[in-house]
Amino acid sequence: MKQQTLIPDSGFTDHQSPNSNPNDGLNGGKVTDLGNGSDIVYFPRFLTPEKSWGYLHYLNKHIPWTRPTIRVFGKPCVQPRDVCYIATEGLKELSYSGYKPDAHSWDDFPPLKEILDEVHKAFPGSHFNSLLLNRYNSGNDYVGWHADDEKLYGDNPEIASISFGCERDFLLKKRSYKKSQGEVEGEPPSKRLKKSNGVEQYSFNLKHGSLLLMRGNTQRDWLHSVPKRLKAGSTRVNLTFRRVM
Ligand SMILES: O=C(O)CCC(=O)C(=O)O
Ligand SMILES: [Fe+2]
Repeated sequence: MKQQTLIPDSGFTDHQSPNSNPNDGLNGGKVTDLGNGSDIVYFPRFLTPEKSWGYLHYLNKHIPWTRPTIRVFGKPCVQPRDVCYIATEGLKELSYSGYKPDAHSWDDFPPLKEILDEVHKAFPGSHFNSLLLNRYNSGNDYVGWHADDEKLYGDNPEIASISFGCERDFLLKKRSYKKSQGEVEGEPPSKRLKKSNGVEQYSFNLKHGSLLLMRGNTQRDWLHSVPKRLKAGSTRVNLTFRRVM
């Protein structure tokens, strides 16, 4: 049985979207069922390209980006991308890899509030209250395999990820301690790869203005990454909206 999630499938699937074309997902979300109550909904054109360029320029210029030192297996490591954290006042503090980012206020960044409103409108019933921003200045910047499974997000966190600028690959692979959950039905809008080592992996090429939603058991059962791509020549900014419980 499919796990119940906060955000329903309805409203943004192709067949219900007024301008939808079943082939390109225009204005529509395509669901990729990862099995066992995990799925991804991908909206290639969540925001128009024009609006998205405006946001990219704004974020590049006005966000107080930092490149903190975190700890990986106990060793200090400079994070291989710029980051910033925005959160509603009074929430539990975020801490990952030995790093506690300062929480900036939504009020200082009106365009981010505007995007948050768009996300809430698109997903009635959602209550995102924090945002982790990432900036990849070149194809050398990346995020390694991880899951956003910190306790403060609860058991089945829904994470809405919006991308601006340079297209990059977003990969998902099943956590290795989990057994394969069997076949996935239908044609996903992503490349489904079965690696020679038997690891099931998915790849989404995240477009300028796109939104990718991870939900259900995705953080429990899957890892995701944005690997280095030496041919990626320009800046990409990514916003991940989360709900601290
Ligand atoms: O840049 C992305 O698309 C993913 C970022 C991410 O996984 C994170 O911030 O946790
Ligand atoms: Fe993540």
